[in-house]
Amino acid sequence: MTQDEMKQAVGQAAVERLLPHLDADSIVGVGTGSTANCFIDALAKHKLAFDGAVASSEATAERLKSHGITVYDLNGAPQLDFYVDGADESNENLELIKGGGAALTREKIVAAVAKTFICIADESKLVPVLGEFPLPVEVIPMARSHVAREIVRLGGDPVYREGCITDNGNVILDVYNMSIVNPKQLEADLNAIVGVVCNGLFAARPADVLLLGTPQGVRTIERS
Ligand SMILES: O=C(CO)[C@H](O)[C@H](O)COP(=O)(O)O
Repeated sequence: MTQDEMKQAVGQAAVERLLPHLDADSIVGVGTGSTANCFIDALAKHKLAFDGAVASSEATAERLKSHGITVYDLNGAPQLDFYVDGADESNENLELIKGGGAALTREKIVAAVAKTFICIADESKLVPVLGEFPLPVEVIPMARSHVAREIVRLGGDPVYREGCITDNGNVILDVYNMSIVNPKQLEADLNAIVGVVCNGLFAARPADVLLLGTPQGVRTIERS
């Protein structure tokens, strides 16, 4: 099975997991990225089974709309039972690194609101320790140098993501060489730097379920 086929398999598996819980009033939270796109395409085949979606990025909103799925503002969505999204890395505790697609802030907001966060990924994303993937940090543009200096004090090597402006009008620093032994603590420490909008560690609110694509099929890991 190729990596693309694994992404399609987990997108389909997420839809199958959701379907029994959806009704005409359901609004689904939808993530961003190539794996989330597989989920959107699979979900669109069942668009009569639910009301609409909340999108974690402009790109996702466009893709949902192109399938004829209604996109709601999060503030107008009374309840979000599920959020489905990919990840750049996950550990066995379902703590994640996200933000490779620069949508981390809206992704974290939608994940925070949802009752259940289902992460979908191919097996390359499961790692023993987070941090091989550079950790994205969304930063207010005028604070970029200050935040970079503070991140160096925390032991990381921040690199400005050239040419990337987030949907919120901010910039991204990708942090290399961080030893992420305590994801929750690092998430809090980064958030405490003035000028940081959000960081890509999802440890305070990890995923609840990880659907992992493997050559043998979809493996399900539930957070204990
Ligand atoms: O966090 C994200 C976007 O901000 C994505 O979920 C993450 O980058 C994974 O993307 P893909 O499914 O394309 O590998």
